Amino acid sequence: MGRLQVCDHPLIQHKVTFLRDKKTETKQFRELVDEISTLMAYEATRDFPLTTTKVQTPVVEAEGKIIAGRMVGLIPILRAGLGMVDGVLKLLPSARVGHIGLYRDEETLQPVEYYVSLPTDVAERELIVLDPMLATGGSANAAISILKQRGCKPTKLMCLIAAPEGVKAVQEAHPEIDIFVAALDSHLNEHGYIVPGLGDAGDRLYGTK
Ligand SMILES: O=P(O)(O)OC[C@H]1O[C@H](OP(=O)(O)OP(=O)(O)O)[C@H](O)[C@@H]1O
Ligand SMILES: O=c1cc[nH]c(=O)[nH]1
Ligand SMILES: [Mg+2]
Repeated sequence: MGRLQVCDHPLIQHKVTFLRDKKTETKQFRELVDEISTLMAYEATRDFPLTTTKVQTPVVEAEGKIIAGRMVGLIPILRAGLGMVDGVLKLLPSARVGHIGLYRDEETLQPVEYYVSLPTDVAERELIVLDPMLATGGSANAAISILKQRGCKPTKLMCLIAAPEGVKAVQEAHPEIDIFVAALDSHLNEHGYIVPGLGDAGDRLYGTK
């Protein structure tokens, strides 16, 4: 079973509170998503293996550690996942980015696929799926399945806000995936929205409602 890690660093908790606030406007919302994503990337990369190298300091030759050639791919689920990309790229600047477009049918809550574009070497990369919201888990599960069908190795899912229902759904469908969240909320309401949540992440990021 993959891990569930709630990234509850005080800075993340502080920023999540402002993210939830309905008075937070689009510009600040976008900045907060970006900042929280960077802070979460720090946690999500903690298991990256290191190798030893030599470095010449102004004083002596010393031994140092560097990341052992990790090839990473970031897979945002459109639209809202796009808001997380730049924040993660700040720490992983050589990661490649692939896009999976899904929207959730408002009636059935089922994900509908409308776009897939992946880097050519995606199957050789360690993939991190990005989506701010994990509600029923339908969208995350669909994105992970799309990647697996193409021979890829998604290993991590990074979300800002998750409902227990979504975490359970991903753990059941894809037990090898490690899930990183900034907050684990109470439940889903009758419309499939996370409570307390933050509303519709895509609409708040792009000012579409
Ligand atoms: O876990 P689920 O029940 O599948 O819900 C979560 C999905 O819903 C939202 O996307 P939405 O359908 O609103 O699309 P958008 O990002 O274009 O707004 C969100 O960004 C997730 O992708
Ligand atoms: O609360 C929710 C649930 C799904 N998608 C969102 O953007 N918010
Ligand atoms: Mg949306």
